[in-house]
Order: sequence, then C-alpha cells, then structure tokens
Amino acid sequence: MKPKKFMLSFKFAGHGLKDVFKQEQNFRFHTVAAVLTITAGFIFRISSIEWLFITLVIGNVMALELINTAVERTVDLISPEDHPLAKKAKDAGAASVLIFSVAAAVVGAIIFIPKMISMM
Ligand SMILES: Nc1ncnc2c1ncn2[C@@H]1O[C@H](COP(=O)(O)OP(=O)(O)OP(=O)(O)O)[C@@H](O)[C@H]1O
Repeated sequence: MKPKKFMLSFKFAGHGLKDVFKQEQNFRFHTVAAVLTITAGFIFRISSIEWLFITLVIGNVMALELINTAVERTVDLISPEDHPLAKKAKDAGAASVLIFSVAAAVVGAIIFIPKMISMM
C-alpha cells in the first residue's frame, strides 16, 4: 500500500470515529465508561496483566459498538422499510455488544471489587 493511501485510511477511520461519537449515545456511554475504568486503573495501580485485560475489553467493546453501528446503517440503507430480516440483523448486532459488555463488566468486577474492599 502507498504511504499516502495508508495515511488516508487513518483519516477515514478518524471520520468514522468522530461521526459515531456524535450520532450514537451508546458509543458515548461506552467512551465515558472506558475513561472512568482507565482512571480507576491509575487510582488502584493495577498490574500489567490487569492493564492487558482492561485494554482488551475496552478495545473490544468499542470496536463491537462501531461494527454494530455499521450494521445498523447498512440495514437502514438496504431496508428503510420494516422487514423481519432487518430486525434480526439489527438485534443480533445489538446482542453482540451486550454479550461483550457483560463480559467486560465481569472482568472489571474481578479486577476492581477486591481492591475496593481492601481499601475500605
Ligand atoms: N428496518 C427495520 N425492520 C424491522 N425492524 C427494525 C428495522 N429497523 C429497526 N428495527 C427494530 O426496531 C427496534 C428499535 O430499533 P431502532 O431503530 O430504535 O434502533 P436501532 O436502529 O437498532 O438503533 P439506533 O437507534 O442506534 O439507530 C429494534 O428491535 C430493531 O431491530
């Protein structure tokens, strides 16, 4: 890939990120949750392994939310009218974010709850 094309792909990704942040409340919620989790990571001085898990779950939740938005928009483009398959596609996309968000909450609880308890 040419360097100019490579740099342009970053620019387009940036546009996508900015647009989804502006348009999607769920993405803004996940961003706030990520900032709070990272702040808690510094406050509780979590280990390298714990940072590894936190980085992976935050990255995956946000990436899934972006993919879910891409699915929603593609469905809206292809099927602006109500259609049972459009509903199934959108609901499956939403379920993928939900499943990983629950897993992320479990990871966060395993890392932070013992540290909060020992602080009290
Ligand atoms: N074209 C469609 N045909 C059938 N069901 C749809 C269609 N578009 C959305 N739905 C369903 O209607 C419900 C609400 O959808 P809604 O449009 O409010 O949210 P969304 O498109 O999934 O997400 P967002 O609000 O972020 O765009 C969901 O169960 C969704 O699957």
